[in-house]
Amino acid sequence: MLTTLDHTIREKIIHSLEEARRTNQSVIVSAVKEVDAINPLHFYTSGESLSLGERFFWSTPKENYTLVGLGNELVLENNNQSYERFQKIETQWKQITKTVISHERLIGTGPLLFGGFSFDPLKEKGPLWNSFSEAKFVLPTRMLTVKDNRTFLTINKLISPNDQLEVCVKHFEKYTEQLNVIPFHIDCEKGNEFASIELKTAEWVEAVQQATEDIRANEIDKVVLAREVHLEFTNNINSYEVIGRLQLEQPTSFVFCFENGLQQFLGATPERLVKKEENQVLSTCLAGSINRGSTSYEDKYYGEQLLSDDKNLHEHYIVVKMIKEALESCCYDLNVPANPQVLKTKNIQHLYTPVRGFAKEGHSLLSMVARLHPTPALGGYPKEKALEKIRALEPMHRGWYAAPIGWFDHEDNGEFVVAIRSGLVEKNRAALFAGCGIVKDSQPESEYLETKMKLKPMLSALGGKEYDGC
Ligand SMILES: C=C(O[C@H]1C=CC=C(C(=O)O)[C@@H]1O)C(=O)O
Ligand SMILES: [Mg+2]
Repeated sequence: MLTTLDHTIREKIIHSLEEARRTNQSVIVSAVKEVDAINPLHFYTSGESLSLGERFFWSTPKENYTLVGLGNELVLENNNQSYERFQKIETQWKQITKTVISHERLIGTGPLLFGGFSFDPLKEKGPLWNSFSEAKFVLPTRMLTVKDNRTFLTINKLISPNDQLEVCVKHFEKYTEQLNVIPFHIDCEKGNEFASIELKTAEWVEAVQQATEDIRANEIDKVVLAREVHLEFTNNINSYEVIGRLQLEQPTSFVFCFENGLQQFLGATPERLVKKEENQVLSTCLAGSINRGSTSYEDKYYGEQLLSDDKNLHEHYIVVKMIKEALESCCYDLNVPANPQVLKTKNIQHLYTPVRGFAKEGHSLLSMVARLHPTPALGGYPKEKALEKIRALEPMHRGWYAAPIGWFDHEDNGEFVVAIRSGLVEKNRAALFAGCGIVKDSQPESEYLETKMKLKPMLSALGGKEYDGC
């Protein structure tokens, strides 16, 4: 059960304790309070002392909407190898939030889960991703929400039947009174030096060559192949510095960070998978790429070239077709523009088609995530064949790269992106990932250059300077 009552916290807790004892089931109590403006990155950093290893950061393009979580009040995870991994998370969350006594609240405040999924549970994890589950979501103990220049603090507590009233009350008092957020300045110029770099370029180029041959032999229409770059730095990597630089340098992307013990999985992705607010649904098709120009004239020229390039249009339309098919069965009034637009990020331009609709009764956000993942922008087409090809050809373990990451609440509002332009960081090491949609006209050399562009945002955010060697 869950309560977001408009009483004092003490009354809420008494009520929830009674409910927990009556039903013999834990109850989430969630207190939401509007507070003076706090810099989300300062809030994230303030969690280093109490919640290291249990933090998350999420901000939408142009920082319209930011969520920062500190501490895991509840963890839902599973290693299910089928589509059930999506469903299991939803079922457990529904069970715990079954009886909702909820008052008016702003979406994005109050009790919600943040987390993600692995790309392919059927591929073994590999050493890098060993501690990541196939699905893991957390209810934060403390969460900051910044939306429309307003700042909210949510404090959650899982109350079990045996809990003591005063201990529970203290939990809320402690976290509301002692915010301990100390402002500091992030030096975006200050760099971290690359000490060593490991690439597996030749193997990847070979895999792309093989994939194009398979596509030309009509085995498959499209497959996305990714490569990884391993970097070692002279100093430990500070996740808040990386997040800060990503926000500054990639204002048109979603910036995310999920801390899993000693590791942080973070990045700045331009690609939304699906967003649901009440019954409004928005998905985006993003595939097909070209570099930015060095002058505005050149930049515009490249953008126009992209809009009329057959190879990129083919790569893009495969995604549009699949997303349309996937959402048709669970949405009504689906709106799919006939032609793509260009979406520009700092380092790259993409073909972009937004898809809007309204969720039919009984179709949840996670059911849409399960249906969409992986879209042909990350997997290929047809889906199952593409996954088999990736397992066979790709010289890496994807872990959570290119998979859905995001949040959802007990009223089924939420948003998921695909975790590309990302990296897995631990101490002074980082593994970065970038992939390309391979179609019949793909050239391994130009696909390789495309992955270089896609690695730039993370390279720059990690090192604090442009780096061209990957
Ligand atoms: C798989 C990635 O990008 C996808 C998203 C946009 C454009 C893509 C492309 O043009 O190949 C990819 O499908 C990545 O950045 O690792
Ligand atoms: Mg491409």
